[in-house]
Amino acid sequence: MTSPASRIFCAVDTTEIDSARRTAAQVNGAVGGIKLGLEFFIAQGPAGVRAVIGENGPPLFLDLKLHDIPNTVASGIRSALPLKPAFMTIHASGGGAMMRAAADAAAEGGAERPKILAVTVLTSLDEDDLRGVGQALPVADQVTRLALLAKESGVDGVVCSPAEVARLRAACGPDFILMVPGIRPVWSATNDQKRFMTPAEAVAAGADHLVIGRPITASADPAAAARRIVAEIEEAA
Ligand SMILES: O=C(O)c1cc(=O)[nH]c(=O)n1[C@@H]1O[C@H](COP(=O)(O)O)[C@@H](O)[C@H]1O
Repeated sequence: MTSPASRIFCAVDTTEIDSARRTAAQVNGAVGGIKLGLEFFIAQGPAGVRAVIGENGPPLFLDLKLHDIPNTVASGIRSALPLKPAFMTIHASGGGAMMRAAADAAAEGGAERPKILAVTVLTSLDEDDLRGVGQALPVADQVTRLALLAKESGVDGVVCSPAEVARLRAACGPDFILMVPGIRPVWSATNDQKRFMTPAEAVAAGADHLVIGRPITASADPAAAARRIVAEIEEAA
């Protein structure tokens, strides 16, 4: 069985190498891996990623949320292969051909290939926001439609909000990876997240992995915050 700690990717959202290294060191062993995203990658590039993760570091979730024409997204994935990320993200709304191209490019990494996850509807969006961009579907329907398209297109899983986990687990089967941000323990601030749940609720609903940033990184003691989250998941199991 997957241990609760190994399910957690700590979102290290910073532009600074020193700060990222410090957080990664603090949570080492208390979480399953480190997520580095756009703000870090744009500021520090591949060398910065290597400086944080090192040769035998924790599993890397490289969250660049690629969204472009298929050829460009495939090249972007290929360019990241030397960093050996465990997971990378693309936007499902880029379409089936784009997702297929990303999956094919990732396969070139062989046994160490990154698993490709498609972002469905961002957890910072609610129905009003979707209407604002011309989407009439309820959020859950839009997420399900994108997840099924992602599965058909050969990607490994999706990023979705906790609110959609149970529905996607039923629709996409047991092997489709559900990576779930929008996680808020009852004792932490909600910040800009709109569709969120506690860590234990998300795991009970069927999440494979949890992406947790500020509840851990903004804590005075990140390792203690991560351990508290793990304990809450274990107690609820
Ligand atoms: O792809 C993601 O990881 C992601 C997708 C999404 O819909 N919502 C979302 O919050 N995220 C990421 O998950 C992390 C959440 O961080 P916290 O809100 O600080 O826990 C951030 O790094 C976001 O970029």
